[in-house]
Amino acid sequence: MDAHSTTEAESLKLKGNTLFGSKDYEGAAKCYSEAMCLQPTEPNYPLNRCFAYLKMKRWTEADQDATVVLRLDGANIKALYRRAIARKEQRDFRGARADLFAFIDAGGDVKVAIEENILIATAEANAVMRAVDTPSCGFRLAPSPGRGMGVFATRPFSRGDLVMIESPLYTAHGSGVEDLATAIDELSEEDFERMMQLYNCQDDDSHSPAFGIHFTNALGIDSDTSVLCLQISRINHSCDPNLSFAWHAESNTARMFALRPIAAGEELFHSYRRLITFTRAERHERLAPFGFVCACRTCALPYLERVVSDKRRMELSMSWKVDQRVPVSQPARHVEANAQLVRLLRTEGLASGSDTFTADSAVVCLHHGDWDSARYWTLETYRTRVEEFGADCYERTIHDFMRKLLCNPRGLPEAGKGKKLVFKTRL
Ligand SMILES: C[S@@+](CC[C@H](N)C(=O)[O-])C[C@H]1O[C@@H](n2cnc3c(N)ncnc32)[C@H](O)[C@@H]1O
Repeated sequence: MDAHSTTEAESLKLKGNTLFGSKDYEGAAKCYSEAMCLQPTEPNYPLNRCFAYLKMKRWTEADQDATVVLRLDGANIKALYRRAIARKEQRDFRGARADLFAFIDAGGDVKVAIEENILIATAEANAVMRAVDTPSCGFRLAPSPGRGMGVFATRPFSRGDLVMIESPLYTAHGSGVEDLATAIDELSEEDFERMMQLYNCQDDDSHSPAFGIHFTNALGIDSDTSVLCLQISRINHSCDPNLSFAWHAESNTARMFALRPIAAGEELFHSYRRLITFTRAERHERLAPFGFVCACRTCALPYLERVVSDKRRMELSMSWKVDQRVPVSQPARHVEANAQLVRLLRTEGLASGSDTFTADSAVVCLHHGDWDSARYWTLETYRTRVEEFGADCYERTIHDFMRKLLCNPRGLPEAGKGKKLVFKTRL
């Protein structure tokens, strides 16, 4: 590049910036285009043009310009952020999320990423909600051999994609028969009829059919609250699920996220009663009232492999009870033990639940003033929760403590209170 074209390109950029400042985005984009012709390897010109395109809502061109920048400068945080916005607007929510995580990894402001991630999650929820009962809906209800009706993917999904979203037909507060009767009594005749179409695994004379249907299909939100959703109710159980269920209290919706890649045509499963860490015998005992014997991949393992699987799941189940883990008086061993449990989950093929262990490690590292390790484990936790519960899930992903842990960990009361340590463990 000769000095003349460099100067000319720079003055075009400055002219573009002035036009941008006066909101003439079209004129600004033209100047940046000319500068790009003179200096095609300079990332700032497509970066600026990308911004002008974002202002003009020309999302595809903005996306392309950000991609050009990232080809020249792979960790350009402004390009990652701008492309995330362009992708969100084009409904490439998966791509937008990936850009935001790359933005964080490249040193971008976590607070900014959290807020943008929430906007992406909201846009995705709206898009999935609008798609229900249209050809772009990603699932369909169909018979599932040996399991009655089931729900099947109609297109591929990746981990973290929102597959289903649904407002419940009713919410039952309290676990008594009267609480349930109150909720059902409030249904319109039409909704009651729709509810009565659902499967009833207690189809004997000992209960009112509505109670049997509630038992068969309702999802527990907490120990005292359950909801009934018409479409989600058709999802069958697996001890090796490909979906994670999350309740979004703010919008009163039940959501199902893909836990792993799902191919078009694959059946969708979630784990009833969060049974994944029980042994096969325990799972089958708890599933017996639903009137089926689970024959999922894990339940169908040959005897010796099943024994190993049971052992892993038992260990995980014990470890979720904090007091059973390596005591925090041995912090390095504690963090290593947590990492081992995450590895154990993966070996068992389970794609959920690691956040309990990573969040715990984040707090231990924070306590001992190892900011890099605390950041590493916090981001692991955040990423997992975004994928399994959604970026806008206040209860799991962005509650106050989590936000502080992500944005201002040193401001937390426990930060640096313990003996200064450096933790080597990583996944
Ligand atoms: C919430 S409903 C699921 C949808 C149901 N298959 C239907 O036809 O509407 C629960 C019932 O589905 C059946 N089911 C669920 N998971 C199953 C599985 N893994 N194997 C066999 N049956 C299953 C059982 O009859 C269970 O009581």
